[in-house]
Amino acid sequence: ACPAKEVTTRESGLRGVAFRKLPYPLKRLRLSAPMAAHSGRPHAMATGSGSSTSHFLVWDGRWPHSLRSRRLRGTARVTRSMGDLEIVQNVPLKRYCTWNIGGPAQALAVVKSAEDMSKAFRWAAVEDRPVFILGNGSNVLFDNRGFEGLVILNRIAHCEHLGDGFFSVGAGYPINKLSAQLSRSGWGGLEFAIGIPGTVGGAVYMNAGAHGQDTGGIVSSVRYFDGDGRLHTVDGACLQFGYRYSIFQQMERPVAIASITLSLMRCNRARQRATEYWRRRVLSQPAAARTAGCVFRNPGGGSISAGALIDQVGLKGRTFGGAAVSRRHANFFLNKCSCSSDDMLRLIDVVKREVLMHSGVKLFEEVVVVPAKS
Ligand SMILES: NC(=O)C1=CN([C@@H]2O[C@H](COP(=O)(O)OP(=O)(O)OC[C@H]3O[C@@H](n4cnc5c(N)ncnc54)[C@H](OP(=O)(O)O)[C@@H]3O)[C@@H](O)[C@H]2O)C=CC1
Ligand SMILES: C=C(O[C@H]1[C@H](O)[C@@H](CO)O[C@H](OP(=O)(O)OP(=O)(O)OC[C@H]2O[C@@H](n3ccc(=O)[nH]c3=O)[C@H](O)[C@@H]2O)[C@@H]1NC(C)=O)C(=O)O
Repeated sequence: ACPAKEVTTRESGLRGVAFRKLPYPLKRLRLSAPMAAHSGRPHAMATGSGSSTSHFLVWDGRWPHSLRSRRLRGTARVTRSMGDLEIVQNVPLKRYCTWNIGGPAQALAVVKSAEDMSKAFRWAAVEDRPVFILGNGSNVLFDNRGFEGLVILNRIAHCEHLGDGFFSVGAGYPINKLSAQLSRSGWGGLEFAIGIPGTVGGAVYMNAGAHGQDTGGIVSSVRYFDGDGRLHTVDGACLQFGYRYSIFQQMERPVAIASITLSLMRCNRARQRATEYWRRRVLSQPAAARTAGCVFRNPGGGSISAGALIDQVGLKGRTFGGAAVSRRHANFFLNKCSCSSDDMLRLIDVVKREVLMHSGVKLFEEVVVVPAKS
């Protein structure tokens, strides 16, 4: 049987985990002094305890304030000014994804402003570590061995009405919350996102969609960091949005979307529509279970339901280890109990093979599989 702790979601938080569960040493790193120019090393780069010149502090038994915060684990809020960027080592990634699967990240930075984002990129460059940008982890599969690099947790979460239906939103703002707030206030265009567990940044990157609408349709412009930590602004029309596609997926080095300007229209029926979409979602999808949304993209550029194909082959309820195909919607796979990344990958493989054999359709993952080493 599942131990109670496994059943709790990310709401259970990191604090208790720190002392009861972590078998590995924890270090708290702090980037305090202004970093040197991006090509150079920050001065006093020494790690370890006892060094008076060190800017990296050894774990002192308390979580950095950012990690102690309940808000960190996915709920929205307006950015609070925080002093220095803190980077924490050996953080279990299962706490930061909706599948609740994944070993420790070598390092994790919680980023709440564009300035922090730039610092985090420079730190990774100086330390020569690969970077992975994480929103709400609702579309990722982390490896059980963790991730050897820096995970940047995007929590840039402001939201401001600029006037005339233009809204500037931080990439870490939860899209579900934004959808509810805007449709309640009579703004139309984002109702489709009600119930989508990701962030606005993740939704732009993936061009999240539902009920025949998608994120790309309301993006006016995007501010993002390139792999060198330089900030750019690009017009929404240049992002080549397609079914679950944006140009960001094509860029060679990781880019971090920092903020987005959305363009919405006044709509009297927005609230009613959002309520109806919510009802449909709850009826057709396992909303409360540990899933990562749809596992596969819909074939035919989104025109054929991968869920319906999997269902027709009779794979609902099929399990592998702790992974199972949902009985409610066949394109949702559940972490039933202590599921490992290997269990999930094996189940994905089995389903792909059987659908190909029975219906001749090749399925492609929508979820992003993150290898331990890049
Ligand atoms: N339609 C639906 O019902 C559902 C849809 N979803 C989809 O999953 C998406 C997941 O969102 P979320 O949980 O926030 O994302 P995740 O944390 O799951 O990350 C998914 C991918 O998005 C990229 N990403 C996330 N945030 C940023 C950012 N600020 N800048 C650049 N890249 C970013 C990451 O890119 P990289 O690899 O470069 O690090 C990563 O590969 C949603 O947009 C939605 O499309 C999920 C569940 C249900
Ligand atoms: C969940 C995601 O997005 C979802 C989005 O929420 C919904 C709602 O608009 O439409 C897509 O699913 P979908 O194509 O399966 O849409 P649904 O409306 O659930 O189903 C379409 C049809 O397939 C049938 N169906 C679906 C699942 C199933 O197990 N069996 C089945 O027969 C349904 O009865 C319906 O007739 C998106 N999936 C993809 C991969 O594009 C996601 O991207 O993670």
